Amino acid sequence: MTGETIPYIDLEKISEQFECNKLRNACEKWGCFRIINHSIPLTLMDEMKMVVVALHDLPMDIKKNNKDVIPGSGYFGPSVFNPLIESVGLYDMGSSQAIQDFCSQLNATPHQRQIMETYGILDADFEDWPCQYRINNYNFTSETIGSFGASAHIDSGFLTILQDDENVGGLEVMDNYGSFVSVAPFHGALLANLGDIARAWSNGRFCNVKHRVLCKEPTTRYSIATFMLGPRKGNVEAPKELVDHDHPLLYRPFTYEEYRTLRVSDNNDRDKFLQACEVLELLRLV
Ligand SMILES: O=C(O)CCC(=O)C(=O)O
Ligand SMILES: [Fe+2]
Repeated sequence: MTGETIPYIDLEKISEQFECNKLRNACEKWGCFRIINHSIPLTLMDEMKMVVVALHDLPMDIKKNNKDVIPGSGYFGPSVFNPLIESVGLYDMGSSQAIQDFCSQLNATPHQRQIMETYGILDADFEDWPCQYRINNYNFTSETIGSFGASAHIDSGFLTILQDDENVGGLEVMDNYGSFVSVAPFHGALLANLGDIARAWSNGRFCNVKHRVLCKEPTTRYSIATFMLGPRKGNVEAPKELVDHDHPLLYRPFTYEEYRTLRVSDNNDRDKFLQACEVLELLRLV
């Protein structure tokens, strides 16, 4: 253990050079940082949490109505490798039809729908990138302490914004030295994780952080992940400013869909999908 904790980025100061350098360093060294002083009201985060609890209180039969839109986007339940996690998902938050389908599959009330839409609007507009929501529920008991709620994995997209549980810890991220570091709960803060697309786009400069969730206490843990995946159209390709003699192009240009197909076909079930995988190696040039 190195004893280091993950960086904090203050969004109110992001126009200042110091904070900007901290952000860049966090992306390069950690691929992960806490976001404080963001513009999402605490009341909205708390209301969203209540919606999440209510949706997970639904009978499993109803949750199973939440079907995949793209592979792996819908409901998945406890499995052999990840027996403690259950999750519903929405792809993509920018489509009112997709929200409509999600809400009717889960019998969401107009109020719940409104909360989800308000929560989603804050990020669904980014460069017309599709955003995927995953609403996770970890069923932790005294018997499961020490086992994994989510096995170690790297997210596929560019950026994941996570509202992790404000009370229940267990999330761990891998540091520069290969040790897992706990992320302490922080009510009102968000967590940003960079995934494989960020690593490819940055020509290998940004870290695609490996992370996992460990059961530490016998209580239900909830989290809401917003995955900003990748461009809907066009290639993921490093900008020319990031490619030079000392930094040759590491990955061939590819579409997010191509990446996703590789990841899903290489990992033909959910358990494998959640594990760290080496799809980027298949796209590597040097
Ligand atoms: O539950 C968490 O805190 C992490 C969830 C996660 O890593 C994911 O959904 O990809
Ligand atoms: Fe993740």
